Amino acid sequence: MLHSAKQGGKPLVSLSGAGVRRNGRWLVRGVDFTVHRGEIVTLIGPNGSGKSTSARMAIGVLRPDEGQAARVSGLTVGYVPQKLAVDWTMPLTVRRLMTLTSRLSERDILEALDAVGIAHLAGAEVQHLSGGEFQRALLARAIARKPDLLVLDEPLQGVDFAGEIALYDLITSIRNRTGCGILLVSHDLHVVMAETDTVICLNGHVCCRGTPAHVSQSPEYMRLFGARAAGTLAVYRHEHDHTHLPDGRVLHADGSVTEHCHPGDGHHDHAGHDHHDHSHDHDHDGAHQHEAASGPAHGEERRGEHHA
Ligand SMILES: Nc1ncnc2c1ncn2[C@@H]1O[C@H](COP(=O)(O)OP(=O)(O)OP(=O)(O)O)[C@@H](O)[C@H]1O
Repeated sequence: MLHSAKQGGKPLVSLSGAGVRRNGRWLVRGVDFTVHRGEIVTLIGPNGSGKSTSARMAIGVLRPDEGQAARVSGLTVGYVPQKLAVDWTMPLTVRRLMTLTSRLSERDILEALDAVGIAHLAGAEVQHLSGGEFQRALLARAIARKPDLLVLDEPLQGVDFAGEIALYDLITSIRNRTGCGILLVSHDLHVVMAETDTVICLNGHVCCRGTPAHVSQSPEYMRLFGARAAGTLAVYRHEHDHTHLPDGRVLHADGSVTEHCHPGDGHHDHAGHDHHDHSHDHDHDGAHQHEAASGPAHGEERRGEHHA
């Protein structure tokens, strides 16, 4: 593990003006962000907005077609991908899952499984794990490499709300214990870990960014999920000014349709605000916090993603 870089020092990874183009279309463009040691950065945005693409550029799995992706030398990355290419018809134990992509000693395996609370499942078949146990196994696999940077692409898939809180706690404790940087891709547009230092919202480019300082404190939220939940999750609310159509073109709030979107293309109300703290966009009242914290409302938020 790298010990030299400290938060505020040289970033572990940085993207500047980075974009990926495929089949004549920019999947994502003009992406700028950094992750330092000890920092938690969360990428949010609607489906297809370029979160995974940006995370993959950051760790070097994808090369940007414009702009730069830089990493400190000797960086070790622990990556939990959104999708895992595993043949589920083959028996696979948790122990074997851990060693599919890197050589690990039995001690490293057990230490990592212990850290995520599933040491007792080392010999269990992966297909028998619950959703939450499976996510923990993937997390164990990533942390067993003792990464400088932990990248979690939608780590809460298949995890219920109580499990979400437990996983967020776990991610925070890994950060606190090891000092690694964390890049999270959130499945949810509005709810992010309270410990997140920087939220970056993508919508084909960086739509806005800021700190999720306003943790939900509403009585309804507390009653539903308890004070513990309120201290763990934060609501980050804002609106987009354009939608990505299924064919890749972009529908803007003014009704115009263009091939691409870009912060400087004159169609974005918030163009030029990308580097500001969008505290004016955060929701501080309780009503939305309750809504955002309950699972089904997320889909509605996304469906309503026409954005003024
Ligand atoms: N190799 C590729 N070739 C062409 N298009 C691609 C490729 N990879 C991704 N895309 C497209 O790029 C866009 C961004 O994809 P990406 O996976 O980064 O989105 P995302 O924000 O992570 O979405 P989700 O929330 O649905 O996981 C999508 O429209 C996707 O279909």
